[in-house]
Amino acid sequence: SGTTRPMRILHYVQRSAKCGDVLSVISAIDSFCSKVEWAMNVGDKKGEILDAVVLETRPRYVLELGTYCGYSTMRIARLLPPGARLITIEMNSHYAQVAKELFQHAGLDAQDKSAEKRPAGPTCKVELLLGSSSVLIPQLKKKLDIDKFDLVFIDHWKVSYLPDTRLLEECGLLKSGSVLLADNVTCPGAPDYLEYVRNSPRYRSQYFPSQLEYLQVEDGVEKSVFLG
Ligand SMILES: Oc1cc(-c2ccc(F)cc2)cc2nccnc12
Ligand SMILES: [Mg+2]
Repeated sequence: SGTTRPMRILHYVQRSAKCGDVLSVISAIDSFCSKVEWAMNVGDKKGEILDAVVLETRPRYVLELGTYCGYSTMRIARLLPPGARLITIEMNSHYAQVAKELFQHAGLDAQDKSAEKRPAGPTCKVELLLGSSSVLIPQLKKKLDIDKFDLVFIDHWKVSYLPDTRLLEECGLLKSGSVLLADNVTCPGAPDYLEYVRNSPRYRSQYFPSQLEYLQVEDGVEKSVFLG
């Protein structure tokens, strides 16, 4: 029955953003979602907090849980130096497909790692994995030769925030100083995750109040530094 919201975002970007210009793709998505149709991108306000944390962390290995259309993937990737690796996990194949096409429009060297025919090792900055985070996280070390992540952006299903964080710990994917940044800790909310990172002696946690993307509703992001 016609188009999906991610397809409408993609078509708007293809029509109005400059090819190869990741900033114009980011701002085209923001203008579509502010003026035409809301969508669950981290958005421009919380996006500035994300930018600041990326710049402060200077990460070499980044994991994103929840790609959606790739808006935050592009916000992060544009701030990473060559040689850095950004792994983004999406379980919805339609979202992943749209994200790939947006990365292409933005000129981001991105690879669909779930494709069979892929060159060994990282040939590009963004590696998009299709599947469930709980299944893929335990495979990252072996399949992608990743040791530890410097930054994890958590922005998928709120009920998965805590179990996936525990999984990252158990799989030895966090080191002392690793930064977790979680979207939507106020709206829709991730109360069990917040309780954990704010009370565990293994984290130093800080809340950054903001607003839900494109709306005047309170939301915020939680930055939690793993202490090892
Ligand atoms: O940023 C977000 C916002 C919302 C969301 C949906 C409906 C509302 F009414 C309010 C907020 C859902 C999300 N799911 C996954 C990742 N990010 C999300
Ligand atoms: Mg979100």
